[in-house]
Amino acid sequence: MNAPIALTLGDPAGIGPELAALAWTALRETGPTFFWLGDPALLNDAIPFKLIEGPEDAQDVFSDALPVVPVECLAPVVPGTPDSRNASAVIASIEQAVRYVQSGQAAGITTNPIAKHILASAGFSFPGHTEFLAALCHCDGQEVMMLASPHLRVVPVTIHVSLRQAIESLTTERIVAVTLATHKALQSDFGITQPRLAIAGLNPHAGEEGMMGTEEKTIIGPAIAILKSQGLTVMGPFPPDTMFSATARPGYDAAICMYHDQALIPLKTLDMAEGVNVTIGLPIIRTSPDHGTAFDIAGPVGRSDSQVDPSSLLAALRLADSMSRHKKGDNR
Ligand SMILES: NC(=O)c1ccc[n+]([C@@H]2O[C@H](COP(=O)([O-])OP(=O)(O)OC[C@H]3O[C@@H](n4cnc5c(N)ncnc54)[C@H](O)[C@@H]3O)[C@@H](O)[C@H]2O)c1
Ligand SMILES: N[C@H](C(=O)O)[C@H](O)COP(=O)(O)O
Repeated sequence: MNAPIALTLGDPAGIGPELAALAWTALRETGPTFFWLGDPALLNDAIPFKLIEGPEDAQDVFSDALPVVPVECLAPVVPGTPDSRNASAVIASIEQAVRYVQSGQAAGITTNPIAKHILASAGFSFPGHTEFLAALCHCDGQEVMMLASPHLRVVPVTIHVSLRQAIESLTTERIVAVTLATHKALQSDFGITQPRLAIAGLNPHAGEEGMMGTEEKTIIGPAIAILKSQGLTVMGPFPPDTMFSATARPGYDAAICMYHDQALIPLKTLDMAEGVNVTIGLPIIRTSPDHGTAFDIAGPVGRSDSQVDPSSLLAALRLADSMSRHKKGDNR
């Protein structure tokens, strides 16, 4: 039996509480089993829930009720209106989920969306979950963001920085490290024996032989040479405008991209509903839906006119479960 997945609170004024309820309704009969580290008051008694002492109790109750490890919000929660006074609950939920995975009580963590600027206004110093989780695992700098969907996997080499900073911080060493981490994760967590990795250029036409930029020759090309010398199947640098086409995508298992939006725009355009954000390079499994807090459509749990689509969260929970089984060599 696989351990349950820990689902975090997310921003309580976003769609996280509703997603937790919708996901439990969708998965209660089939699994994977998960429990929510959240405030039960937000469930409005719209679904059955049961407070549990810890993850080991989740399996027994899952088919009858959403298992909840209580995390109390300090300020009143108004859907659509985030409140930085609830940042401590948001952060505590993530920290507790990580502890459960580190102790082996949970198989992985799936995070509900947070609003980065709300946490920042409460003093939180990380730009997102990805960097915070690396710090909690004492792996700062080793975190790698992958977005995975049925049609595409993408990995940005630089993550939550301005475009200017992304270009300035691009190095051969970082491209090599991110590509090696991706190669390893595709083997251990996704069951791909010989991963094929496509490396994106940075500039239009991948620099057009230096006429439109030189990073392909000075930074990206040398990284590809190092990776090939280590036996990896890497290709590129490819012109970024064509490498995500339907004919190009079957040629690789993941695209290594130079900055956040080069990676995330094609994936979210192709597969917003089923895209999953995965943090690799850490000793724990972490997945997340590919969307944010969606404050514009947040409302009370259980309302009949909800527009919230739980598909991406369902994909994230299923992927966390499948990755943990691959890790254990049990990929049934
Ligand atoms: N994993 C995360 O924690 C994460 C990921 C992305 C964005 N964010 C945060 O979310 C906040 C809002 O970001 P944004 O507005 O750019 O993106 P968003 O994904 O929250 O919303 C974009 C649009 O998609 C819609 N949408 C999103 N999820 C949906 C769902 N499940 N069902 C139906 N419609 C859905 C929204 O209503 C909105 O119209 C920001 O503060 C950002 O930092 C967090
Ligand atoms: N960059 C992600 C996205 O746009 O989907 C998102 O901001 C999530 O980041 P974290 O997982 O680091 O919170």
